[in-house]
Amino acid sequence: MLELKGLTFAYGAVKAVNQVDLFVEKGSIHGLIGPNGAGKSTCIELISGNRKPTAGMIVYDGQDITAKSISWRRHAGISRSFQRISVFDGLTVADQLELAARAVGESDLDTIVAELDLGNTLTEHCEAVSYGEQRRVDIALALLGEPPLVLLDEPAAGLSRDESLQLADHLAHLAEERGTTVLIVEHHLEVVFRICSRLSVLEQGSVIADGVPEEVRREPRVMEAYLGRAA
Ligand SMILES: Nc1ncnc2c1ncn2[C@@H]1O[C@H](COP(=O)(O)OP(=O)(O)OP(=O)(O)O)[C@@H](O)[C@H]1O
Repeated sequence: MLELKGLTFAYGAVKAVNQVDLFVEKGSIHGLIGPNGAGKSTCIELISGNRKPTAGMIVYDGQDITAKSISWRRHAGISRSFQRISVFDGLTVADQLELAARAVGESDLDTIVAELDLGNTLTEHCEAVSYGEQRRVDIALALLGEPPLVLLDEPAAGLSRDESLQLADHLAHLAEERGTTVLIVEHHLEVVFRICSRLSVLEQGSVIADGVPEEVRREPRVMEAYLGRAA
């Protein structure tokens, strides 16, 4: 579904992403984890097309998309969350979701609203709903139109443990129902271990471990770099 080959990106002298190889299997929820500054968000920006790599290749559905624009990638079905839920002031959640659904030809908005428990927020203005609800609207927007690949950068940031786990379950359920492949950057390790079928661990721009969660959890280098400290 998605393959990164030798992907590299530098901000000036800082090599944020260094020769990253990564394979995201179709239909999986793949976690990209690692300590602060490891290069996770930069990877998401490279895949979505917001930044261009200095070296390496991005292959999506068998096609080299490294030089493709953001809008090309969006049309090809690569969607991402934005952590902002309305581009127009004064819209209600329903307005925002319906507008976006129409734009991408989503026919099953009701299921997304129900699964993400957004029914009670529909008549509220986007800026008036709670932070947790905003996070869920953001995910709803990313899932509209049944994109084959959804990139989520810290969807549970700022949520309580219970809210995070609930969000993870809703997300996993929707992804499975709709056959969506998800690449998720997330600091809440409980969320990651609950829903991800594969994990890649970045440290200082390089992949230091890759595999099923139980394998990755046992890697001494991962424990040292990240899990050990968090556990
Ligand atoms: N706009 C920028 N300009 C310069 N350096 C940047 C910029 N954005 C990120 N960096 C640097 O690139 C490296 C990777 O950052 P990135 O945000 O991709 O890591 P991350 O793993 O997502 O971190 P976090 O978990 O803290 O969000 C870090 O050293 C960071 O300081």
